[in-house]
Amino acid sequence: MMETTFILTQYGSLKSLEKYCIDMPKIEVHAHINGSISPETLQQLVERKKEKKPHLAQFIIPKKKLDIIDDFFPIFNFVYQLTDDEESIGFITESVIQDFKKDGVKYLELRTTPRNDKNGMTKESYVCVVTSVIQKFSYSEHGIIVKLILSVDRRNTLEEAMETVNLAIRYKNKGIVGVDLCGDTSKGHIDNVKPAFIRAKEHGLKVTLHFGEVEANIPEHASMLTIPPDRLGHATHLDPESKDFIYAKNVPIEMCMTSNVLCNTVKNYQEHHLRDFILMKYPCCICTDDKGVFFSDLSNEYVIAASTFSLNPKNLFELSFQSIDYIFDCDDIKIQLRKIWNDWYESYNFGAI
Ligand SMILES: CNc1ncnc2c1ncn2[C@@H]1O[C@H](COP(=O)(O)O)[C@@H](O)[C@H]1O
Ligand SMILES: [Zn+2]
Repeated sequence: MMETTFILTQYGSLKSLEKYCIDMPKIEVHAHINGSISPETLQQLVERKKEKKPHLAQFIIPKKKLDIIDDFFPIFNFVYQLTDDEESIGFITESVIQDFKKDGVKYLELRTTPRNDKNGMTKESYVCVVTSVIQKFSYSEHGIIVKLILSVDRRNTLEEAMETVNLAIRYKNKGIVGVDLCGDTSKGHIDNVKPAFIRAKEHGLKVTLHFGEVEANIPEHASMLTIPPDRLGHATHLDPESKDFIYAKNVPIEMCMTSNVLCNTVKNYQEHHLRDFILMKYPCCICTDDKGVFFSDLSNEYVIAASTFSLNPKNLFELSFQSIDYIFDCDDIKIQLRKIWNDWYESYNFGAI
């Protein structure tokens, strides 16, 4: 009730809050490509594959809150059967970029885990396709800048992690800005793959890690922080030592509210740790994680933040604006983005909301 009153006084209606959140320029830095496929694109993939793979003919991603995060990862056993060749990887990359663009994202850092497939796709051909698609987009022509982070899966051996990092190094001049550690929180350990992240940093790549998404990963934190990471994903469960380290270094945090609530790693939106970070004015950016699995695009995450934490239009703009500081791209791009944001803010018709 209180939230509704707040929306009415600040934005006029829920519709105008939604419009504001789409119109406002935004940064997205935590979006997994295979988790960001829209239901329409997924349906097109099913149509393309259903003759060869009839068991996938009825495949849809169910809209529901999970009991535990462990139920999330098996979804990709199905999605990956639909994205098992270079053509489908190129297709989903392009479609995901178009979705973010329509939603008002001006700078996008996608991330993805390079994969081999028995039909001939190699990790290198995978990276080749994704980088060639992202490079087609420019701000002057398309109104969006797109960069790439390569993900190491927690289940990887050191050899596999090194292969991914070596690809990131080789394709650095084709839009790759960093590497990530992601995947099933119950599998693997940072120490198995840590030398690969250290190598990435030595080669000028940035590092982001899924961090404290579940409490059981806390014993890995001390080792993770010595890399040291340039950003952290989630940071839901923080032990006192990592809190001290992170706060002292101001390591920016990628906040994925709907992902956390639907995977049940956070009870509800009201109790989401974004609240504390906003109050502390701590560096953080609002992100989607997997908009195709959680059915929430970036503008909707801003709508949820505004209505849950009573953020007015200026507060939302400031959150979006500060995210520019935390991107992995260079300072020239940050300067270019700040100008785009400021121009938008000056010309926006606030009287209409
Ligand atoms: C919900 N929170 C999460 N926590 C950890 N890893 C996640 C994740 N969401 C997605 N992924 C990782 O991203 C892969 C899919 O995209 P790509 O094939 O890389 O494009 C998943 O297999 C998982 O490893
Ligand atoms: Zn993630």
